[in-house]
Amino acid sequence: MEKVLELIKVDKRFGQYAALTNITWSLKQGECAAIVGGNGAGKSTLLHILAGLIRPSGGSRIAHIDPLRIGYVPERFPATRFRPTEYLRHVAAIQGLAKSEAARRIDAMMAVFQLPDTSMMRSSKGMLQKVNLMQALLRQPDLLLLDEPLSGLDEASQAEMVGLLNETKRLGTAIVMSVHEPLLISSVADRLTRLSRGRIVHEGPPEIRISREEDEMRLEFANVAAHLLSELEEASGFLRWETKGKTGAVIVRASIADDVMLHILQSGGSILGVQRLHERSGAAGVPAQSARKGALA
Ligand SMILES: Nc1ncnc2c1ncn2[C@@H]1O[C@H](COP(=O)(O)OP(=O)(O)OP(=O)(O)O)[C@@H](O)[C@H]1O
Repeated sequence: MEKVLELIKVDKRFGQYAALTNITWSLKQGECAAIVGGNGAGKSTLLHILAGLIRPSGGSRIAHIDPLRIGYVPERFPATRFRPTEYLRHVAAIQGLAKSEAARRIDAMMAVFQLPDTSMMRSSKGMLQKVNLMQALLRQPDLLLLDEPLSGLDEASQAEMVGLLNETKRLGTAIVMSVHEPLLISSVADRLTRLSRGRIVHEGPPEIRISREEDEMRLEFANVAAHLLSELEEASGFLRWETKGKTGAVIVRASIADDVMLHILQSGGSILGVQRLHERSGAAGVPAQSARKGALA
């Protein structure tokens, strides 16, 4: 399938602060990628760059569809005094949609989204999030970007959003979503990209469950300098060596696993394999292939 959008060696700095570093990443038509990572990892910044809302400080952003229609679903969506249909008509006008086309799209979406057309001031968080998604889908985007789309929603609204996103995907729209919820990852995403401190530290299939802080991870590595092994022993999440040496395996808390891998890769070493040892809900280990040095952008 054809690529929709591509980032090549993208950096983003805010003053001296590097929010994103050396991001090479692309998305194909109809694909859905989940972006995960801790607070401040760079997820929103990455979405803003993909959306074209901010420019990279270095590297390139290449759209492979011209013109590329993008829908953006921000994390915070304010309630207004408008009814959803009124609000959407305004957005459609701003987006330059013809009145008749806008009316047709809005009618169709109101039926699918099953929203009461009453003032948004009286809407629940779930209803507002539906309007948020509808404004992004008005122009039938090639690419839909969502920042934490399930944040603050109750279970029923989460399930509805999952259904709507799957339907959007089925219609051929590529999706990128910054996300915490395993539900959304396992039921919509085809791929998972994990960021840590502005770098991609993992790219792979979505069945990888987000690690719990207390889980133990086994990291197998090669070409790691002796001083780095000593530093690792001092880290608070270090548990034990399985094999210590230039090539070896270490057991650490999941909470520091991303940072350890990043350190190893940045110092010229390689990650040969990653495995979760304490599995509380049947998650699979990460295949060694997906964590090799080549996976780091
Ligand atoms: N406009 C800005 N000016 C200065 N620093 C910024 C700006 N935007 C983001 N940052 C910084 O860049 C880093 C990444 O922020 P970003 O919002 O992308 O992270 P995130 O992964 O989305 O985090 P969270 O899950 O907490 O929303 C943070 O340290 C943040 O403080």
